[in-house]
Amino acid sequence: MVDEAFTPKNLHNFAIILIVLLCSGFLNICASIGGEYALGNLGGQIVKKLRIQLFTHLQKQSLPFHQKYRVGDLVTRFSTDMSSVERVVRIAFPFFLREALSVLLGLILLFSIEWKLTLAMLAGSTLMFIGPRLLQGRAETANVNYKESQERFTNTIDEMVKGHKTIKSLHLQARFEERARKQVHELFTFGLKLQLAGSMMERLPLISLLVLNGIMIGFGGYLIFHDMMSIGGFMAFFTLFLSVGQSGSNLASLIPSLIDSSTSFQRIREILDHQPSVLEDAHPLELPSSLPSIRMDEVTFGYSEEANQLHNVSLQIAPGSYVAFIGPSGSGKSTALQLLSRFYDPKMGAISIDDYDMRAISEASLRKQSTLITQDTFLFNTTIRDNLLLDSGASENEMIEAAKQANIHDTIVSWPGGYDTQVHHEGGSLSGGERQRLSIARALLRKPKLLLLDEVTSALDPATEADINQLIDRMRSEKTIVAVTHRLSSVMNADCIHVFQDGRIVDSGTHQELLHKNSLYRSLWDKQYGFNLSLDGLYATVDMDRLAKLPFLEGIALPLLKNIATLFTTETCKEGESIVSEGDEGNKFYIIVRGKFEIIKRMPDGGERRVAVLQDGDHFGEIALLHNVPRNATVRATGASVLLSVRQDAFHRLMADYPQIRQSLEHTLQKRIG
Ligand SMILES: Nc1ncnc2c1ncn2[C@@H]1O[C@H](COP(=O)(O)OP(=O)(O)OP(=O)(O)O)[C@@H](O)[C@H]1O
Repeated sequence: MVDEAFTPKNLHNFAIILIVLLCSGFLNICASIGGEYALGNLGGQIVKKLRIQLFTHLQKQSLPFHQKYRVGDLVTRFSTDMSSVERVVRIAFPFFLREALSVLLGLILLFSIEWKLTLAMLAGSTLMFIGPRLLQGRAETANVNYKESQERFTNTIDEMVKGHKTIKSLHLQARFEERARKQVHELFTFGLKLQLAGSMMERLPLISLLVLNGIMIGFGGYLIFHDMMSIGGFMAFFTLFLSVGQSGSNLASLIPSLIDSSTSFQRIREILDHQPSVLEDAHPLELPSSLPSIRMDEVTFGYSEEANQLHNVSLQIAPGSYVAFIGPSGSGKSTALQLLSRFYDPKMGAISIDDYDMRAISEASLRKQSTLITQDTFLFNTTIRDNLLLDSGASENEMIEAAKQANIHDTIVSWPGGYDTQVHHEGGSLSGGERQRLSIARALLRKPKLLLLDEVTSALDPATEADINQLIDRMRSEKTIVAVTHRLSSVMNADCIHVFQDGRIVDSGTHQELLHKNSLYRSLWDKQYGFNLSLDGLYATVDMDRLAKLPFLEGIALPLLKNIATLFTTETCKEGESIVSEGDEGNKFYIIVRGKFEIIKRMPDGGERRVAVLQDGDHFGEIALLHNVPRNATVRATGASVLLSVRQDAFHRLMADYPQIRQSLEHTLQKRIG
């Protein structure tokens, strides 16, 4: 324009150039709008596909995956990581294309104007990319650290929301606040480092551009002074150079968001690359709809490569029979049941249903035939009706019938919303018994032929437990039932009881057969019998002959035992509550009537370690009957529990009258300590 229109004052040329410029401008606007739409659509489609792919992949995962990744880890990948990939695909990628195209076209034009100057410019422009390259490692580390600390904070929020009742009842707010403060501070520190690395990477190309400008003007001036370039040519070159330089600098400034999204993309890939440990056969079989029989042949299984939790377990379950797995805590009962649900595959040996190897059966067919009910009931945040029906295809009448069978119908209709009552907090607003009955009704509606029950009654009050036991009894012979329990009284009438110990089946038979053997079953039974509990679960007593089995009361005369029995009072305990705390002064002795407790020791590093589990019939704290010594461990309930306790002062009065009790107690304690 300068050389051909302004300097010679040529209006014709000026008009032509102006028209070309205006048309180009108009085309530019149209192309931008069309391009934005096309690239936005393309980016959106890519992210949509990735989101669905991640979601579907998560649904396919087996249990070990969910033990490895916590809620926060997955939520962060769906939210923050996906957003950062989305930002790049939707915004940075189109931006990159546009800027790269500008640079390319600009360079062609620049070469056509003055190739030497363009070569000089290209040599100088490497400066723009050297700085960001040097900082890349630091920026990547900052990015990973920031995202991991985001995951940790999300996990804390998740735990706080889910455990809000326990946190309140145990007054743990300060502990959570402390943890949250630390994590928020960590977020702040990593966030700052990330921002500094990012802004340095964005700034460096601009600084390089300034240096490049200087080089350009110097070299351009030299060419003009030596008549190697016209002023108009230089102006055209310089204007174009500024535009190319800006595009180049824009490209360099994309590096931080590319690093961010590549970290995010790797984290998403990590999940997508995770193969489920339980895989569907390439040509899966369908189970027949008859009552199933089950066989476990020499099954060995471990949650990790290093250790096994089940060793050579073999058993047979006849169609329509009611079978129980019992044994001490940690003996492998639930593990065996989870293998029967095919949540895991055995390391060695095989499990078959109706003589089909479980690994060959299609998941859909297996889930249709069998249902596992555990004590961890999960209800969806929707109505009771939706929670019961889900996608079972059952009718309203069938739903009501199932609710009646599970003894929850009357309770549901007594709620103002009836079956349309909304469930909140995954069922947290309902009682444990209500949740358990709803999950039983939900399972019954699906009409499974194989019912797997894992401690379904252990957290229920005695009345509800009796109802559910009656229901199980009524379903006998209509279904094959396998029940895991630590409460022997609830499976007394099972067709066969398998006794687990240290991951092996050590005995099998009916209740009567096992009682007559002087075996583990007998000792478990002796520990659990002799307690009486009111139907509401609030008042317990203990029989004389059960008291006589306590080591320090062995040989004590019956009238005296009667006296001792009156000293006991009933105590109830909520899930997560500590009945005894390490370091506190001990002044009570306890017997567990129902429930499960963890024995927890504090570690020198401030953490905690579970050293044992106590259940129905176990006792603890007898030393407190003699001396006021501090408790050497914390005893915490893992579910609603009932205990009988006796205070030291009451026991002391008794020991003053009957010194033989003191002798016996001292003797027992000496034996235990020795
Ligand atoms: N997901 C897991 N990962 C690693 N180890 C596990 C896992 N689940 C259970 N275990 C371990 O496997 C062993 C057997 O546990 P399992 O739950 O089968 O015993 P259980 O007899 O059902 O005990 P309880 O009556 O206390 O539930 C225990 O030592 C337990 O700590």
